[in-house]
Amino acid sequence: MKIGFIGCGNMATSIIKGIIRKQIIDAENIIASAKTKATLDRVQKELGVKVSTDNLEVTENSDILVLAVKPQYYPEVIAQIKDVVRKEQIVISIAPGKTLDWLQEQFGGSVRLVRTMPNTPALVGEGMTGACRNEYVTDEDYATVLQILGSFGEVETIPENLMDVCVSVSGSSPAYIYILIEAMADGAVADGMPRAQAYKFAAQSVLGSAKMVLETGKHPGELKDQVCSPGGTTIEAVRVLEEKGFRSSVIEAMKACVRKARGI
Ligand SMILES: NC(=O)C1=CN([C@@H]2O[C@H](COP(=O)(O)OP(=O)(O)OC[C@H]3O[C@@H](n4cnc5c(N)ncnc54)[C@H](O)[C@@H]3O)[C@@H](O)[C@H]2O)C=CC1
Ligand SMILES: O=C(O)[C@@H]1CCC=N1
Repeated sequence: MKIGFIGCGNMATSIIKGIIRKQIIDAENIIASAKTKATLDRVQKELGVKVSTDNLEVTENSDILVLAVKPQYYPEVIAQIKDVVRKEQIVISIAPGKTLDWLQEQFGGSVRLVRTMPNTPALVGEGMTGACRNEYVTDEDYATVLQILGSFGEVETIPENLMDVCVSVSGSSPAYIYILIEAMADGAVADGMPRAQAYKFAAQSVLGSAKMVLETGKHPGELKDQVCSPGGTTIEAVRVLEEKGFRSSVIEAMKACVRKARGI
């Protein structure tokens, strides 16, 4: 099984590291392209994979091809490779807003397409990826793709009409959490904790809270109530968060994200 990446930036790097870490595909069976030699040198040094500036070479030397360029470059990249994509090849999209129908139209034929929305925690094997496929992808092919996507975290098949929501809730959400961690650290620094220590305390608390949700299966509200001692410190913080519109700011930000993914 050979996998190719057209473009090897933040997302492709995260995915490749996850795949290699879980030994799903050896580095020698991974090829990536980039526009600049500097990027190619970084990728080869950092990831140990084959590299090329030629997208056609990447396409011709892969069984599974990941389009890992920014959405605005999808038309030019697909136009460049569509005549060398083979019938049995699987093409994986990781871009927001590019529907299976749109991709099919760009390729101009019955290409085996899997549309996904991963996220960068793939780098540490804790990604969350939403996926869906078109009618040309066989069950066997899709099982292979899900195994690859599962090598860098969790993967779930979702209906395509939820892919834009997948962008807001997992594709983009690491950025929201990084802002939260940064703000928590600033709050700790404001009251005297050294910054490096503040980042660790903040990040580990976010990690632990997330694991509590995932591993206890309890409602986040119930878990929040377990922290809020009557008349205690936590409920004071929660009161201010509610007063400042914490929840609605998250919801509204996610709705803006979905609108952007939908091109609205
Ligand atoms: N960064 C993230 O957290 C996530 C990104 N994505 C999607 O993944 C895709 C890539 O995003 P990033 O990795 O963040 O972008 P990036 O900008 O870090 O990487 C894209 C790479 O593609 C290269 N490139 C551009 N045109 C090219 C071409 N014609 N041929 C070969 N390489 C070319 C660029 O030089 C760059 O190195 C985008 O569609 C993005 O929406 C999806 C989920 C999460
Ligand atoms: O910001 C973006 O457009 C990409 C897609 C999801 C995360 N990053």
